[in-house]
Order: sequence, then C-alpha cells, then structure tokens
Amino acid sequence: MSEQLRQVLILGGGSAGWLTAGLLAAEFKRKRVAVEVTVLESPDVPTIGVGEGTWPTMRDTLRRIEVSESDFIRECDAAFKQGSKFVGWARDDGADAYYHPFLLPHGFGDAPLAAGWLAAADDQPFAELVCPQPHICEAGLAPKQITTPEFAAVANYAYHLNAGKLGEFLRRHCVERLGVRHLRDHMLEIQSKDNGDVAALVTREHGALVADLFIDCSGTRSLLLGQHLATPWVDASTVLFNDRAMAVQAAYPTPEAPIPCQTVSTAHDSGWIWDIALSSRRGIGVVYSSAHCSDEQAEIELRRYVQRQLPDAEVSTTNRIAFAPGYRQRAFVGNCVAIGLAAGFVEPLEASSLVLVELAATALAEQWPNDRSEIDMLARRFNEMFSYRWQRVIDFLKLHYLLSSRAASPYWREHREAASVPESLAERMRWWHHHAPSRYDLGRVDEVFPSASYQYVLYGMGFRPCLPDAPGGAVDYFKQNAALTRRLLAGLPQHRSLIEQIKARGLPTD
Ligand SMILES: Cc1cc2nc3c(=O)[nH]c(=O)nc-3n(C[C@H](O)[C@H](O)[C@H](O)COP(=O)(O)OP(=O)(O)OC[C@H]3O[C@@H](n4cnc5c(N)ncnc54)[C@H](O)[C@@H]3O)c2cc1C
Repeated sequence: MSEQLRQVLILGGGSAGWLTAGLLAAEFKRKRVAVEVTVLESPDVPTIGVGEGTWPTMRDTLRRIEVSESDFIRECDAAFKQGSKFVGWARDDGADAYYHPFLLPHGFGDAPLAAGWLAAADDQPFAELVCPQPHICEAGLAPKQITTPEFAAVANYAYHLNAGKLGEFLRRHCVERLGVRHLRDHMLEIQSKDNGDVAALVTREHGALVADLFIDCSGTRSLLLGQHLATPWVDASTVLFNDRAMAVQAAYPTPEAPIPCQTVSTAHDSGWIWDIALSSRRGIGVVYSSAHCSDEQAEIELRRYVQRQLPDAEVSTTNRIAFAPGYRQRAFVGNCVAIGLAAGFVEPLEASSLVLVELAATALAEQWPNDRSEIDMLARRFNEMFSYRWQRVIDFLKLHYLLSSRAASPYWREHREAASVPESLAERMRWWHHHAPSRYDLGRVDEVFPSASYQYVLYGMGFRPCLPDAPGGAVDYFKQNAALTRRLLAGLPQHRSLIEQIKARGLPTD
C-alpha cells in the first residue's frame, strides 16, 4: 500500500528553514496538494546572523513564495545588488579591481567577445567592454526604475538584505499566508524506525513530532544528517583555506550617503573583506584562514578597512564565526534531507550559499514524491545533482585565488600550489588557454555559476588566453554595449533615491 507524504517537518528557523518552508508551502498551495509544513525552531539556539548577499535567483524565489517585493525591501532593509567588485585580488599592491556583474556579456554566445577584447588591445577591462553594469555600479545607479514592476529588471539584479529581518519577514508570511505551522521549541532527541528512517523529533515542550519527511535546516550542527545519520563529510579545506570570519555593522555617515549597488570584496594578506550595503547600514566582514592569520590580525584588517571606508562611523561589536569548509557527500538519506548550512558551506565568496538553499528547496518542491516509495529515487537524483553543484562552486571559488599574482604572503602562494587545485578545474584551465569558457564547459540546467561568470573572473583577474578565433562581429557588440550603457546611465535613478521611492510608494505589481 502506498504511504502518501502528508507531513513535512523542517528543523531550524534560519534563512534556510524559512526559505524552504515558503517554497514548499507555496508550491503545495499552487498544486492543491494537502501537505502540512511545520517549522521547529529552538528558542535557545540563535541563527547564524550573517548571509546578506544573494544571487539573482532570489527574485524568482521571493516571487514564488508570493511576497511583495516592495514589502520585502521595506521590511528587510534590502537594497539592490548588481554583482561583485573585486579589489586587490590580482596584485600585492592592491591597486587592481574588476567586476563580476550579473548581466551576461552583450552578444554572449553570438560573437567571439573574448577574441574581440584581446584584439582591441586598448586595456579596457573585459567586463566594461561587454557589459553596462560595471558603469551603472560605478555611477551609483539602481538596476530599475520606479515604474518597473516588482521583480522585473532593467539590468539583472539580486539583493543585499538583513538576514535576521529576512527570517522574521518570511516567518510572518509563511504562517499568516501559507498556513505553515511554527513551533518554538528545542529538539532533544531523534526517534528512528526499523528501516533507519527518522520517525519523530522529540521536543522539550511538544513531545514527539512525527512526520513523513524531515528537512534538516539546523545549521552547522547538522543534527539529522551529520550527527544522527553520520553521512560522510567532504572536506574542502585543502582547496579553499578560509575557516573564520568576523562581521561588524557600520552606520552610513549621513542619511543621504550613496548606497553601493554591488558587493565589494577586497583581498588582504590572508583572506578578503566583504562590504555589503543595505538600505540602513553596511555589513562588513573579514574572512580568513586560521592557519595563516591570527584572530587579532584579522580584526586589525577589518578595523583598518572600516576606518578607511567609513571614517568615524558608528560600528557594532564584532560577531566571530568559525566554519569548516566542506559539504555532506549525500544530503538526502532515507526520509531526511539537509538544506542550508546543515548540508555544507565553503565560504561566503560570491554568495553561493543561499542560492543552493533556493535550488535545493525548489527541486524538492517541484519533484515532491507521491509516496514513500519514490523518496529513494528522488534522493539519488538530488544527491547526484548537489554533489555536482558543490564541486562546481568549489572550482569557481578556487578560480579567484588560483589566478592571483599576489606573492607576498604564504596564503596566496599556497592557493596556487598544484596539489590544492581540483583536477576538474585544472583541466578546464588548460582548455581555457585556447578557448573562451562556453556552455560546453558547464552543461547542466541551473548552473550556479554559468560560463559567463568564468569569463568575467578569468579576464578580470588578468588571464590572457591565446584564442584562435577572429574577432568577427564582436566589435559591433562592443559598440552596441557602449550605446546601451549611455542610455542606461541617462535613464536609471540613483540607487538610494529608488529605495526611498519604493519605501514611500511601492513598485507596480504587474
Ligand atoms: C561568515 C559567513 C558569511 C556568509 N555570507 C553569505 C552571503 O553573503 N550570502 C549567502 O548566500 N550566504 C552567506 N552565508 C551563508 C548563510 O549565512 C547561510 O546559508 C544562511 O544563513 C542559512 O543558514 P541556516 O538557516 O542553514 O542556519 P542557521 O541560521 O544557523 O539556523 C539554524 C536553525 O536551527 C535551529 N536549531 C538548531 N538546533 C536546534 C534544536 N536542537 N532544536 C530546534 N532547532 C534547532 C536554530 O534555532 C536555528 O533556527 C554566510 C555564512 C557565513 C558563515
């Protein structure tokens, strides 16, 4: 007899728990499937409190969850993000900078843009030649106008947001609009069935909570997949060395100060510093490797950066975070699936964590099993897909370190040692000496980082391939990009001004 899945229990009420609850409940509502979604969140264990930069997928995620973009911007102190600016990653003197924007290069796939850029030989950075977004960001402009409907873009965008407020915002929406049940209680132990499936989570106040499927969003503790089921851990620390972070919040100098529309990632001797501009404040943090840098030195780097960028700013106390870079070899075992930090985390570079949450929860919602007999099939597909995704994320992040010429500190030199480079990346690097990254390099649906992202980072970091193609029609696309850039610079509002207008009037909803 088939056992239909009627109850799903999500352990954890951080960003992963609530995004997952929202995506599942909204999909069940659309499909008229009667599945009860419960979120169990401990009053004793705080959420991690960071994770403020997103990927453009977040627009589709919020739209699917059926929230209003204007409300989200108001309530989560959100601002727009059009990509990342990398400062000082290529050279020891720190004077280099390049953009990884969210818009694809203009003419991508239609003309040999990289060959055209090399032939132009006028020192213009690749991203600036092929994409308007670096120019839009440098001018402090927003990616849309007040007349652009919610979630629609003039220039592709993601968000910077307050992680604590996002959880609160999603909780309210999920409970009030999507019928999600919320329990604030601490899980004490896990009960199992004879076949190894989880039967129930035993809580302090509500006793044993049974469900058909359990989602582990318990953060780095990974209580179900890691501790209870002991699924193997894939250690990524030999490839990506960072394992510590410290974060502060800094006030804008004046209420009118511009809001940067990109994440700024600035390299230091043993890691890098993120600078994420919300509408209400900047979130700034240092990421580093404890094997290469003491906590004291990292804090000095962080304070020095804040002092340089925002002299005299009011700065919060420091939030210190330790993490182990890696991921669960299988995130879906029996009737348990891990999403978010419980499934893994490598480091915050390029904001790859929340996007994996969105992809995992969407994959689960869209392929919801009809009964228990389908779970094992789904688990195999899910594990194969996410193992691939983790490997691609690790390769892409490693690329940022591999291409650096920084040589003054062991951290950067060791990042280039062959033993630390995954063979999958080393092989692609050999290929990219004579070919521009293309869809043939990364062929899956929903690649987290598409081949355009590799072009932006490779060429931004100073990698100069020897491409056999003639520049062909690339020059026409460069001219079109320049014309498009002029039009956008003339037509887009200042970022802060748009945020203020949205707060006052809201965006159109169709
Ligand atoms: C330094 C740093 C910077 C980051 N920056 C980014 C970024 O810019 N962009 C990005 O996409 N991601 C980023 N991330 C990752 C991002 O923070 C996480 O993906 C996101 O916050 C999701 O966390 P989570 O919900 O999995 O875990 P958590 O926020 O840790 O939530 C865990 C939940 O589990 C609950 N819980 C734990 N134990 C129990 C128990 N016994 N009973 C009941 N409940 C329990 C807790 O109460 C909590 O609600 C960053 C991570 C770090 C470490």
